[in-house]
Amino acid sequence: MTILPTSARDIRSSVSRSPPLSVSASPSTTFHSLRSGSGSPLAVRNSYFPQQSISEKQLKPFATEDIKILLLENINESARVILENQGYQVEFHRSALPEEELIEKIKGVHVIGIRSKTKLTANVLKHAKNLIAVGCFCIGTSQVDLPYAASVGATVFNSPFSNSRSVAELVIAEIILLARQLTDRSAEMHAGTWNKVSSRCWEVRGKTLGIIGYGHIGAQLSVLAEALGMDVLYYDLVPIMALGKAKQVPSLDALLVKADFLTLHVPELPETTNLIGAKQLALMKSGSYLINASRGSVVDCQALVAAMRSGHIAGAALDVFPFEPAANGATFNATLSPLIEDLKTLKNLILTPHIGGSTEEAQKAIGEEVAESLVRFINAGSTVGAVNMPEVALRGLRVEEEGIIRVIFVHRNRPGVLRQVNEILADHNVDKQMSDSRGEVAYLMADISNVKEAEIKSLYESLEMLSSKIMTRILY
Ligand SMILES: NC(=O)C1=CN([C@@H]2O[C@H](COP(=O)(O)OP(=O)(O)OC[C@H]3O[C@@H](n4cnc5c(N)ncnc54)[C@H](O)[C@@H]3O)[C@@H](O)[C@H]2O)C=CC1
Ligand SMILES: O=C(O)CCC(=O)C(=O)O
Repeated sequence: MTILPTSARDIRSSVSRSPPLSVSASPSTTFHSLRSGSGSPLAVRNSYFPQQSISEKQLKPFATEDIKILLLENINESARVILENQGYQVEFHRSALPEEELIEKIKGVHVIGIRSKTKLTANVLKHAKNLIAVGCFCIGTSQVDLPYAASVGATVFNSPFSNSRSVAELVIAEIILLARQLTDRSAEMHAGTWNKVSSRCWEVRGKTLGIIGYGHIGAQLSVLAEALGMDVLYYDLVPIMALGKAKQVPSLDALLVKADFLTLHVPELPETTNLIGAKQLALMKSGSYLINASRGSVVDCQALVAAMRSGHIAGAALDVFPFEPAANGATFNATLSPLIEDLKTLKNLILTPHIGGSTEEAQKAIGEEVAESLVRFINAGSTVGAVNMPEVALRGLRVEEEGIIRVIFVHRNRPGVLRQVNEILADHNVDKQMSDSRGEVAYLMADISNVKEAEIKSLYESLEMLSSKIMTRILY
């Protein structure tokens, strides 16, 4: 074997991973030969390397036909185009898969792309023997067991704000719809009833919007709400600079007692489960409104039903539920949860099928952003933007840099590993090296030069022998 000519547009790699928390599996080293006439060399659009020159090598870790990607939940076409242009094999599904089918499918893929419905639990991930990355084509990542994914070397990416504006706009629409009881009036007209009323219908100007969670979405919403003449108060765990005239309040209770409209924009966490329950609803103003477009677990729906039946809460909008079907067309009824039938009896309750981020703009942007993160990761090992791994990147290799290989070693975060790795690399020049850790897992990247291709296998096998190893990848 010879080192690739400088004109080569591909870079080859091997990858293997130990099973979780066990010593190295059989080192099934697979060296892939360069595809003849490899014709899909998408330039790695890498905004993280502004110094990247046009003479930079376009890295490909495998002969690209070897990369298998499973995209679930109708991920936007923009992602498919980027991934297919790389030559990866992309299997696309419109819906989430039942767990058994998911387990079967995930066994053979290197990357899986999901949205909010697919639960990547430890039970599912333990079957994913080839998995190197997960793309969450959304903001929330609570559907993935992130520490477990890291422990098996699967790097998880998301899109932290591409749909934030869409959610904020939906909430603004809902505030006005609720204030004017518009969905009830519309339903009555559809049913043939003319019901012209003004009682308990309000302008939103001068009303107080209470935002729980002043992050990407909460902050966007704050600006939009002020433009409508609303007063904005917010509660967040951390001090956050207010936009416009908004004011942070010191406690959740302080927000509950003041808000005319209360809206939730917090992540799904153990601490946010039932953040709004019977006690919090009782503290809210009589005749106030609740909006939840965060996660279904954050509001106790049973308590909300009771508070709306009593008239204490005058209206609500729910975009997310503790029970959500996996696919469009599925029925939303008591077979999912008896609570659904209770919800359906309520007036001035807007129910939407988790569409907060479902706009053309958001989905296209998310598709591009996550797909590009995946390409950078697959082709160059960059974990910039990862949510469960340390963020590590090295600049790309230049075409003239012959005989350089990139070693990526994901390992358990223990004392002495760096020394062991560097002993293995000691006969070569380490041109660049970066390493960082996140909890139990560390990620090391090193570019080493003057490596003969015949030596790669032995380097690879030596790294694989380290008991700290989670995953070794060599790009060359
Ligand atoms: N309905 C939909 O389609 C969508 C729903 N979402 C959901 O919205 C959530 C929020 O999204 P972003 O604003 O982008 O998140 P973000 O991470 O930018 O902001 C979340 C904020 O909540 C705060 N927070 C966390 N725990 C809290 C607590 N217990 N009490 C008060 N504040 C707390 C954080 O400090 C942070 O400022 C996501 O995690 C996701 O679950 C996101 C996009 C679309
Ligand atoms: O659009 C989706 O599938 C999920 C949106 C969402 O909830 C998120 O981005 O966290």
